[in-house]
Amino acid sequence: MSFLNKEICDGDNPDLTEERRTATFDTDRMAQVIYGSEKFAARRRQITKSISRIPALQDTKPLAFMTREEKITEACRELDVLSDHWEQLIYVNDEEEALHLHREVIGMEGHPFALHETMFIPTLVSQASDEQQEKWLGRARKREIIGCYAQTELGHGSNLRKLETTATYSPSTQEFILHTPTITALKWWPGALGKSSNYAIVMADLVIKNKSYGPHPFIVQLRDEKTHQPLPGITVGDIGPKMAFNGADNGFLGFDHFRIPRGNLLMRHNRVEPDGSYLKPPHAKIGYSSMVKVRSRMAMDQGLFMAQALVIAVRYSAVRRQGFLEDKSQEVKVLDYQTQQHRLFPSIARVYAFIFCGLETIQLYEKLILDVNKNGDTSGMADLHSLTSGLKSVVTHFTGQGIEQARMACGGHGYSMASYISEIYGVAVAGCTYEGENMVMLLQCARALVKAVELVEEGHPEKLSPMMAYLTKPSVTVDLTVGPEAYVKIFQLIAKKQAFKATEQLHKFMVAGDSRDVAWNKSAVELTKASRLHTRLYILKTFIRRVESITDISVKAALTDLLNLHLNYELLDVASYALADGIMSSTQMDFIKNQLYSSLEKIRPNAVSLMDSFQFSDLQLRSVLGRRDGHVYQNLFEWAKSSPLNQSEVLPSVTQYLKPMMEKSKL
Ligand SMILES: CC(C)(COP(=O)(O)OP(=O)(O)OC[C@H]1O[C@@H](n2cnc3c(N)ncnc32)[C@H](O)[C@@H]1OP(=O)(O)O)[C@@H](O)C(=O)NCCC(=O)NCCSC(=O)/C=C/CCCCCCCCCCCCC(=O)O
Ligand SMILES: Cc1cc2nc3c(=O)[nH]c(=O)nc-3n(C[C@H](O)[C@H](O)[C@H](O)COP(=O)(O)OP(=O)(O)OC[C@H]3O[C@@H](n4cnc5c(N)ncnc54)[C@H](O)[C@@H]3O)c2cc1C
Repeated sequence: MSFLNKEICDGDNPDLTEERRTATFDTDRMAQVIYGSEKFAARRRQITKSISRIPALQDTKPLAFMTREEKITEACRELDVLSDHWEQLIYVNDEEEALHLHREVIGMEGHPFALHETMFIPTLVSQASDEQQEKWLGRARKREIIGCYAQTELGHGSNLRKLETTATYSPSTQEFILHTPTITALKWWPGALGKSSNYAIVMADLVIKNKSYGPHPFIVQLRDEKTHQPLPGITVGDIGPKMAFNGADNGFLGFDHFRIPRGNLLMRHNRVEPDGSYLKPPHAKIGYSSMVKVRSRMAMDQGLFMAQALVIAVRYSAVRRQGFLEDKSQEVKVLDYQTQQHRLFPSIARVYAFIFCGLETIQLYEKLILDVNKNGDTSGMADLHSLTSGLKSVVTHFTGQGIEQARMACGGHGYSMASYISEIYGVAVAGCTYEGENMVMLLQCARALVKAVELVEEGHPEKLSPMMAYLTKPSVTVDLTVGPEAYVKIFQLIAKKQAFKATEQLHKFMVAGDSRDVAWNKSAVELTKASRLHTRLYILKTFIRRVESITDISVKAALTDLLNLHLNYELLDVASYALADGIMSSTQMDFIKNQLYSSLEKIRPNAVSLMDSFQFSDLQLRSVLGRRDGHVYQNLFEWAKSSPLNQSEVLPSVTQYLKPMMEKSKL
């Protein structure tokens, strides 16, 4: 039986068409704001079009019905097709275009080049000397070799100082001897390590003449370039299936006194001379730059994950009709329910806010690397580290929440893998853990905050970085009706109070005799709260700045509605702090609530177009519920029919067990 007849499915679902007609802005113009420039937004569209013309890149069997091995094979097949068309599809070496290509064709479930692009090449760029880049970077960029980033071990991920893998220098042979002394020293988790990579950046404790110098990056060949067999002295494999991200072969790795030449220590910023003398880097944490790089991308990447879930949920909500409002002759689109809007629209606002932050932090990282590599200027490192530590934690947490709300907003069909939301959720929430567990990173951000509060208390506010300047703002009474700046002022007061309270608590424990570390742990929950508020303030201010800079009037108006929703939703979400400290009155709270509800109504006509503006192709979305044409029911039925279980009427499990069991029961 097929309901996919031409009549029903010609053109888009009329409900979606109606939604697109009511939009007050042009989605191409909005895409320029989302993707940071007219040029890149246009390139994305062009790349999408080119992909659609390559038959070998069109969807084959739905991913949900594939085994893990099939997913990995399919990703590799697509990579192979991509590599045949690489130069005609994108500008070679353009990182953003390459990312878009991978996202669209291979999707988010991981692939053998995921870490090659995101960490292996960036580590070579930031840590390898010119000579070393000459040797490896070109080969990596041409994809003659596949690399990954092997840092985390079975026993340690968060506490890098306790990594156990050693790289002991032997002056007599001018080699480093890599060794895995214990089971907990096995590298564990690195993406694409298990089966795909033949090279890795390995973070190991540099040991010279029995002295440990802490984790340093080494480039290590893992497998024979011809046979792909692991080299003698190397044990490597896949760690098994995960909650999601199963197209990636996250792996384990052990070394048995494995020797590499001296020149394999990445030496842009530090050196080991042939005699074993060590030249220090200009900043102790410069070797951590690849993590900062990924963290600086995370607001953008997580924003895009949440955007995918919301495209699906919003389109579906405009097609799904259930229940009645005034008109009893036709059921309403579920998108018209206030609760549905409240469930989805604040997340739409966060998506835009996160993406705007991402555009900013990606640029900050690029600038930092230029400053460090060209001028040896490391002065921006501390600020970017604390900013991206807080941002990755806040953004991943809210993205997880937003995606889960999007799933629930799709009712039963959201729970089906046809929606693809469960996969998006599984991949996105990995971000709460990778690149630094969220609590650990919030506490890194708190270190900077506490230092700033201490500077203010010691009478040195002039030493504060611009991001911390709000810590000196005096308390004021604020009239919320004057606009965004009033919301910023209240948020600043809330964040400031919490930063001072947490620091005060820390100091109190220290005065009572606790060491700083113990006092820190006793204050940790309060400190993480301060970090979250500080980061949410940054997000809010970035959103305001970005909207102010938009020149297209209709795009600006639509985003102003979204910004207003964000301001009211965020302030309401932290209202308990404001009420407890007398920063806001209950009358102001009522005002915020009313503003929030009226923002939902204003955004409603633009909801579908706000999400269409991301211009995800159906290939990238991989969602039966979220397709652009909106023919949800017909497509769901077709999808279910393609389930392997439906390829025969009677399953072996029935003939082998259920039938005999029922027969036995008859006796
Ligand atoms: C920072 C630590 C927690 C502590 O480090 P430690 O060395 O012990 O530090 P201390 O001695 O305590 O000193 C702290 C001081 O040092 C300062 N500091 C620390 N780090 C930095 C830094 N980077 N820059 C500047 N300063 C720094 C700090 O501020 C302190 O200063 P002060 O004393 O207060 O003045 C450290 O242990 C740490 O970082 N831990 C976390 C470990 C971690 O993050 N590991 C990551 C491993 S790699 C990883 O996880 C990789 C994941 C891959 C993800 C895959 C991504 C791609 C996939 C997505 C899905 C596919 C997508 C397709 C679609 C798409 O692309 O969208
Ligand atoms: C999908 C995925 C991909 C990954 N890819 C890579 C990769 O490519 N390369 C790589 O090297 N690694 C990779 N990792 C590993 C990842 O970076 C680590 O898992 C991560 O840094 C967290 O470290 P952990 O596992 O040691 O967590 P733990 O530190 O063991 O965390 C457990 C708990 O302890 C708490 N905790 C730990 N320390 C503190 C502290 N100081 N204060 C307060 N609480 C604390 C945490 O908050 C958490 O609640 C990946 C992980 C995942 C899930």
